[in-house]
Amino acid sequence: MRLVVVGAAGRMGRMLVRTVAETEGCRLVGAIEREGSHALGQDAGMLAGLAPLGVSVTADPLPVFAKADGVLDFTSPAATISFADLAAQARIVHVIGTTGLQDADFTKLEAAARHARIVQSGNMSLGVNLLAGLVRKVAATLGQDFDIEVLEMHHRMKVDAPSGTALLLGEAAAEGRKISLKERSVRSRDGHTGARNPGDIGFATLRGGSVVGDHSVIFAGQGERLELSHRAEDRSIFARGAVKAALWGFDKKPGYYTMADVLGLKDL
Ligand SMILES: NC(=O)C1=CN([C@@H]2O[C@H](COP(=O)(O)OP(=O)(O)OC[C@H]3O[C@@H](n4cnc5c(N)ncnc54)[C@H](OP(=O)(O)O)[C@@H]3O)[C@@H](O)[C@H]2O)C=CC1
Ligand SMILES: O=C(O)C1=N[C@H](C(=O)O)C[C@H](O)C1
Repeated sequence: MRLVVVGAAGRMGRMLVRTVAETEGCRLVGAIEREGSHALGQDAGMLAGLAPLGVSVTADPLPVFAKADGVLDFTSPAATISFADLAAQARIVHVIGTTGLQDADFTKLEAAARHARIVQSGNMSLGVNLLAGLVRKVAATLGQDFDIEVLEMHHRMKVDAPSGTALLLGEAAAEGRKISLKERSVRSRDGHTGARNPGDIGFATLRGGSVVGDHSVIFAGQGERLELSHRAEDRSIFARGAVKAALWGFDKKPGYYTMADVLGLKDL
């Protein structure tokens, strides 16, 4: 499968280039960064710490998408929305790991997915997607007297909060409880907040150092507490998931898919 990495000089971009290079059946055919980036003109392999791959980083996605089967996109919401249009025009699989997407962005992606194959997830790892299934089940099993809180910690460079994973896990908890996350989520607390409302789903965000991604969903009851956690030790778990998603999407019909589809965890 011929793959393009957009945001190729980023933390995930460089990991994706390495993962594509080492995955049988995949070949890197393009690497994109924005106009003005220090990475333009550099070999994507060398940028990722590999031997040269013969693929120069460019700021012009159109000709690159035209010769590809899929694009791996871990960039920013604005960039992802513009790449979605181009990927749909080129009829290639668009794997989206970018987080911080807002409702209006999802609406645009769902529109693009009428003609394109989009696989989008706030977390591409097997562990987190399995965890989401477990959270859904536990939330459905325990009653409202167990308060649900989602705690996450990431490296100091992360720009969005709560993390895409925290929201994915919150959504799984809300589905289990059969409530709307939008209506019941509490994303920050400060000052005299009053007592916790029963049924709310709370989020707490920590940032610091080089933490790749830690997430816990806490079910706090009267006299006991159940905690389900995932610790990402290495970004390769996300990159391997993204490449797997691209390969999976190769022969699929246009549509909006998630990692639960890719990993066969839909019914968990
Ligand atoms: N779903 C998942 O499993 C995971 C998702 N993520 C998400 O992926 C995203 C990227 O994370 P990370 O790699 O750490 O961030 P980085 O900032 O290291 O990388 C993002 C890269 O995208 C580039 N970029 C931004 N806009 C454009 C554009 N218009 N055209 C081309 N390139 C562009 C940036 O360039 P510049 O620096 O010039 O802006 C940068 O090189 C985040 O949203 C993060 O939350 C991360 C890990 C796992
Ligand atoms: O920005 C990151 O680094 C990560 N972002 C994703 C998120 O927002 O959940 C996934 C992972 O936790 C790393």
